[in-house]
Amino acid sequence: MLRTRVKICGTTTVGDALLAAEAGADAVGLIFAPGSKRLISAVQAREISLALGPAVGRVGVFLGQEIDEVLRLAEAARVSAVQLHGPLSSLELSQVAGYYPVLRVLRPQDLAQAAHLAWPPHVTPMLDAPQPGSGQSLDWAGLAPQVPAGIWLAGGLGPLNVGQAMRALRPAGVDAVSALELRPGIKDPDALRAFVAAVRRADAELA
Ligand SMILES: O=C(O)c1ccccc1N[C@@H]1O[C@H](COP(=O)(O)O)[C@@H](O)[C@H]1O
Repeated sequence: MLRTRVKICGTTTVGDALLAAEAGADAVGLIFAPGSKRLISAVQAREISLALGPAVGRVGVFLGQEIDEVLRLAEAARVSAVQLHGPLSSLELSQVAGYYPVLRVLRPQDLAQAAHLAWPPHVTPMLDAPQPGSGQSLDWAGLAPQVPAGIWLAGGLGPLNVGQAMRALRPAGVDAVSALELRPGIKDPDALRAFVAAVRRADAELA
């Protein structure tokens, strides 16, 4: 059966990371983007990475940062993958992908141009809303003709709409933050568990 990967982003505490793991998440997101309401230090992130053990992914999230900074923070935090938002040359993308698997974030307006790109090895595209972490959702059905197979999906996903998004786009992975919080950086355990359960229900339905 198809098993859509689930990433719980904006995790800032060991307790919330373990909650995500226990709920069945495949990965947590650790946000290093300057100005984010869920910003975490490399030291806090490393604590989470070590506490999660070997089986749960830790994705470092970056926006518009220099490659040297991305690699330095990723190493210090012991992440297992990175997620890159913002402008980036194909050379820079390949450089980072030489060290970490990359989720390369595209906005809806990038899809047409991205259709002509050959992704470097170890890069997976991810579709997100223009303002990452804002809880804004996308017109999934309208975007479907432009969305390549194997893409990951973010943008306003939560327990109540992730099934609809999965039916429209069949993403390989889904990612959420705003809809799973009590307040920025602090998870709502009920919403988090309901999100993972909704993904698994949709997987079973789409099998
Ligand atoms: O959440 C943030 O603060 C953030 C800041 C900078 C880059 C990415 C950020 N989060 C990413 O936003 C999407 C989904 O957010 P939402 O569910 O719509 O609130 C996800 O990819 C996060 O990794």
